[in-house]
Amino acid sequence: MPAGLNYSSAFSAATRKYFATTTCGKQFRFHGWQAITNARSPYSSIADAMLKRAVVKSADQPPTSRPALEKQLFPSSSGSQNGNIEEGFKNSRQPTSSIGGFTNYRNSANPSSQINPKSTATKPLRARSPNIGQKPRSNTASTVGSAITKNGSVFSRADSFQEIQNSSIESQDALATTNPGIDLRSAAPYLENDFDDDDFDLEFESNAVPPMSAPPRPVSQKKPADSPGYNLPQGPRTTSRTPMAHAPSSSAVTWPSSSPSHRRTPPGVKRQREVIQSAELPSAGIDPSMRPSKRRNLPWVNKRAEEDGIPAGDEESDAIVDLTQDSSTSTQICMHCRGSHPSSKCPKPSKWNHTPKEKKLPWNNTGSAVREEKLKFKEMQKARKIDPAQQAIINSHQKSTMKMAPISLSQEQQRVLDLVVNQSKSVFFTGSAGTGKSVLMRAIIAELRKKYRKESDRVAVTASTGLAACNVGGVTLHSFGGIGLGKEDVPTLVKKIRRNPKAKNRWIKTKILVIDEISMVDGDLFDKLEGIARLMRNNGRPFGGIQLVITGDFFQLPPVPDSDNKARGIKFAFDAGTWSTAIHHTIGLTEVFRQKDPVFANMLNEMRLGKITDSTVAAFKKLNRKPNFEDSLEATELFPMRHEVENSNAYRMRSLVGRSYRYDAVDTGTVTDQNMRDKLLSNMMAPKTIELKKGAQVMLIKNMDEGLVNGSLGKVIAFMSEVTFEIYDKNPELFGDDAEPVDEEARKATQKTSLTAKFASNKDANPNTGREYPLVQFSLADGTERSLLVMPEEWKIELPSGEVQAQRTQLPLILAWALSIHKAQGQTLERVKIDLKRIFENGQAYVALSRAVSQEGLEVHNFDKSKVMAHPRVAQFYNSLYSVNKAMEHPRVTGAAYSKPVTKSEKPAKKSKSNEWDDFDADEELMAAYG
Ligand SMILES: Nc1ncnc2c1ncn2[C@@H]1O[C@H](COP(=O)(O)OP(=O)(O)OP(=O)(O)O)[C@@H](O)[C@H]1O
Repeated sequence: MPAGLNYSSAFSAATRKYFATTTCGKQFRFHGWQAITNARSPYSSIADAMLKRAVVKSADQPPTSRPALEKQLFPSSSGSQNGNIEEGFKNSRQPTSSIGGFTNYRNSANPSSQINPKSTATKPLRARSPNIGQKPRSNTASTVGSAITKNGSVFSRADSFQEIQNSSIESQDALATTNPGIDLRSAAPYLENDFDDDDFDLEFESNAVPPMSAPPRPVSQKKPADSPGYNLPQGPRTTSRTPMAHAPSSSAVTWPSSSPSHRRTPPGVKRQREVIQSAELPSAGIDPSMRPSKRRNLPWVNKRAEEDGIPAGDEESDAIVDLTQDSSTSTQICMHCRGSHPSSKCPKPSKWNHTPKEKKLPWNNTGSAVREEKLKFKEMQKARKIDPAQQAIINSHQKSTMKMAPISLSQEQQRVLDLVVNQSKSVFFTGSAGTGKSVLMRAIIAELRKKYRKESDRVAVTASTGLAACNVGGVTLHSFGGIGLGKEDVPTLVKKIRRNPKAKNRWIKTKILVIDEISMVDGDLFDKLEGIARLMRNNGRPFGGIQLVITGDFFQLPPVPDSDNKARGIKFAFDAGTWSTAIHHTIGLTEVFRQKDPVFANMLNEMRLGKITDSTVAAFKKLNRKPNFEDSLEATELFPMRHEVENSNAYRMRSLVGRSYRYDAVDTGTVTDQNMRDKLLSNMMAPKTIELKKGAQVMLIKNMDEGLVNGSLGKVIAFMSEVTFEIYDKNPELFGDDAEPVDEEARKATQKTSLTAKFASNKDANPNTGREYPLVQFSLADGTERSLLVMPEEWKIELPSGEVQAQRTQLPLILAWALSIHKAQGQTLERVKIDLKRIFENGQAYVALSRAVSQEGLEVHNFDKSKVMAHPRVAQFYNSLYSVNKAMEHPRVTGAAYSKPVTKSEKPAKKSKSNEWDDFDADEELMAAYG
């Protein structure tokens, strides 16, 4: 059938919703009711005109194919490099350009193109639409853009890996907020995920109130991460569901998380609109060869009709019209059964997989029937109308649906992941700052959790400090082990653990132990844990047979020696007697992602190794100047001591005039002892209390989307409620640069709309309580600015069993004029200031300076070679590292095939099973029985 037009469609389109089916099975739905209001008779003429227009348009506009979005994000990073860190260190003075094609994920052309449609993570923050509030500041974007293609590695390598596997993580997952209660998603009649069809891509649905000028925007699936009792100035928020959760299915709540490109009207839909408009034209010049296509009775159409209270199969009521996108598709729709095949090839009716509907053609309708239909349609629309306040809430939620684009792992990262997840090796992977250790670790955790999704307590995620544990969604090693401060000897600690059923169970159940930021784990503690593991599991293998996944960089912050061991000096985890037996592979990651400039990356690497050349000293000394930023944001100053940070931030706050807004965290969790919980939460990035004023410099401490990430710097420009933010967002002309109404008239208009919205809404269902949150203008890495109404988020300290020991709900912001080096570890910062005069510890200077992404954003005072200290034992240890390639060639290079006997004194009363390490599961069963 030419042009894909259906006469029946043409008629029905004039009164109801439409479906369009593309060749690849994509569905577009929209309302075409405007056409009927303007349509002139006769219907056949309308249809004919539409048909004609459709022919013309489809000839004019060949279907566009969607680009492979994932290819735009992370082209392969380092196909031709080896992973030999030794080599890398040797070559560290010769900057190379070996990372061709590396793309910074922050600058990806289509940032949200890899949104995981199945993710239910909620972002309660109100990100202004990506198209709003983005003011190109300068041409820095292009500088960054060009820089990203440069080599990020300081090492030259041969091909590290033979094959590339696809592996990616959603950074978002690790950071997702899980706030039950509101599920706006349920208001949607159906979601993209409800369909098996992988190609299903878009769906349009009009706003309930015509005329529709633009397709509706995405809607978040959950309410903001506000818990009941959240102690903010305006009182607690409710967690009840919004009315939209029960709204009629045709409410403007259709778009699941979707790429911004989805907000553009697809070409096919444009054509269809034009077809409808052409119904006004006289029917001259119609190609007589055109025949109406048949409507397909799609399963979801029936479902939708049912939800709308329309009898399924009632064509009169369900008003679904096939508008095919191009002629090639339309010719495939069968006249008889409406299957996707030519009519001539239609099988016998007995083989049809659905009941064909009664053929209803527009010219069969009488005038009164049409009027009746129109009336029905109007009533339906009326019933579906939602009040403006609800719409505002929906819109505000829509703004928060931006998701993190997944990061594609590099080849060497992927290879490590494979060693851990598929080959179950005990691995220690390390690398200089910015080589993606944290990213890889999050990917590994995600994969392991997927692998053990039915036995979540098999994977224990831990870190050396509370802060590091929070970053990976785990607990501290001490907490996991149930060892308290862990000062006692192994037998005493084992007794202690046996008295604690939860801790005992953890030791028995754990199959994989993840340890992040190993550089701060004391060597003695590592040995003790190893001994405990063997005893608790009654298994003589290293770590009692537990697979270890460890990461960190020993050139960064060392363990804090406790008062008893001060004389002993630092004992690193690699100094532990059991280190080499417990780990199968020690791997150095070589590709630097944080610093795109290889010269800068090399300067940092020299510093890391403590082998700093004169030219590097000179280059660092040149950074003793004030960088010229084009906005009012200053570099974050890093201090070694916490009190220095507090003093600096407090001083800057005091210098600001205006009202101060205080936001107290809401802390919950299974640990009910207040002191204990406070202690657990004390190391969290999110502060217990944050006081803000207009003009305060703040840092985002959670990833919001691909642009607004952990470490983004911004300034508070206003405090406003969600409703006011909606007005601000939609009517920027009413507000000045300071986010205040431009004049009295604008102020009145804003107030009136806010009040109407507040009172018109259902109090229980409307989360807009009028509470004011900070509106922050962030400066993004690409040189643009974005405003965000920052709402509370959640952080958890979670045991492997899923038990949430402690949880904090707080704004994801910290004051950012100053930051401690300890808190900065793991961060990526655009602007950093450091005075090396204050440095007193190995690794501190390296951690501080290596937070910066570029020399342009780094300000260094009092650079002194002697302050840039690397511990000699650390340097020696790193000389022994080898590449992933080597690890693959020699499966057990560091001697993991080792079964350490349980010593007599350590031996538990029950029979030892130290020689049964091949029969892991049987071993575990026995252990469980033993426990
Ligand atoms: N495969 C990748 N593709 C793109 N960007 C990446 C990749 N891996 C890491 N990055 C980016 O590089 C930066 C540094 O990553 P990450 O924090 O994981 O490094 P790190 O080795 O843990 O650093 P540090 O030791 O300083 O904590 C981050 O901005 C991260 O998003």
